[in-house]
Amino acid sequence: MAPVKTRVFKSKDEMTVELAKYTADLSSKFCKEREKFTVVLSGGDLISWLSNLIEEPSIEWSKWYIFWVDERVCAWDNDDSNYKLAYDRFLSKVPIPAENIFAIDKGLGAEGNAELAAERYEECLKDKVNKGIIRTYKSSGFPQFDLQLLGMGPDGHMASLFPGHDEIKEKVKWVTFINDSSKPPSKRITFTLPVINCASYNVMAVCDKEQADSTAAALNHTKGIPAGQLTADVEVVWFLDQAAASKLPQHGWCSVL
Ligand SMILES: O=C(O)[C@H](O)[C@@H](O)[C@H](O)[C@H](O)COP(=O)(O)O
Repeated sequence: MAPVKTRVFKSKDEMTVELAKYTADLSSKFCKEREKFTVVLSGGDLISWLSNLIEEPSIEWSKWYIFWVDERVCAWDNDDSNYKLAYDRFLSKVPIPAENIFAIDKGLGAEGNAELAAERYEECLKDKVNKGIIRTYKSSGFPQFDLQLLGMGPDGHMASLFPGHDEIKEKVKWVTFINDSSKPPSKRITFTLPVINCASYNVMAVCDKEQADSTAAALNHTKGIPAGQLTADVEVVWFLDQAAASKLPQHGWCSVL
């Protein structure tokens, strides 16, 4: 089980600066080791916290490969789409080759077919494993991404694994689906917990006081919330502002202000 670290920052801006440095360092590491850097995005506020990354001069963007930990089952041009969110605020501002960006199947998304969209995305991931773009985690055969950038909801959900729903129990599939998400819109596809936890490096970025209770519950492993089950192969780092960290014990956490 990888160590779970917390880094607490005085402000969102400081957190964003350090998140960019952390990501750039891992980009350098993996691009040096394997000429590729597989990055998994989520939706929500996280994308706006990548703004400093766009200016990072050291990044070899042509070696990046982009995937989504979860996605709403809708058209790419729908304001609910995580692909659209990432494209408008991040991907359109950095020179990652279009052929290195793997979004939900366009047609199935537009059709709203969550079950088939999940199956198709899993096929897409398996194809990238076969092509040597995505590594696999030891003997499990699960895909192992280099870095996953996650967010958490006030109810403690991560990706589209929600409290009180069965998707988090899925242990075989790589990608599953939900048609009654607790957070609108209701139809989504999502990585399963085994895939999320096979990542080499997992970042959970959480800000604001509304998230303080779920942050404390996740890190203290109370309430059995999905984000409390986050681990990784090498390291998990919670990037928190002081407001989100305000209910953590003041001792015992590796934190940087
Ligand atoms: O598709 C989604 O809705 C996101 O992937 C979701 O899992 C997000 O990471 C959390 O809900 C946090 O969202 P906020 O940053 O908007 O609170």
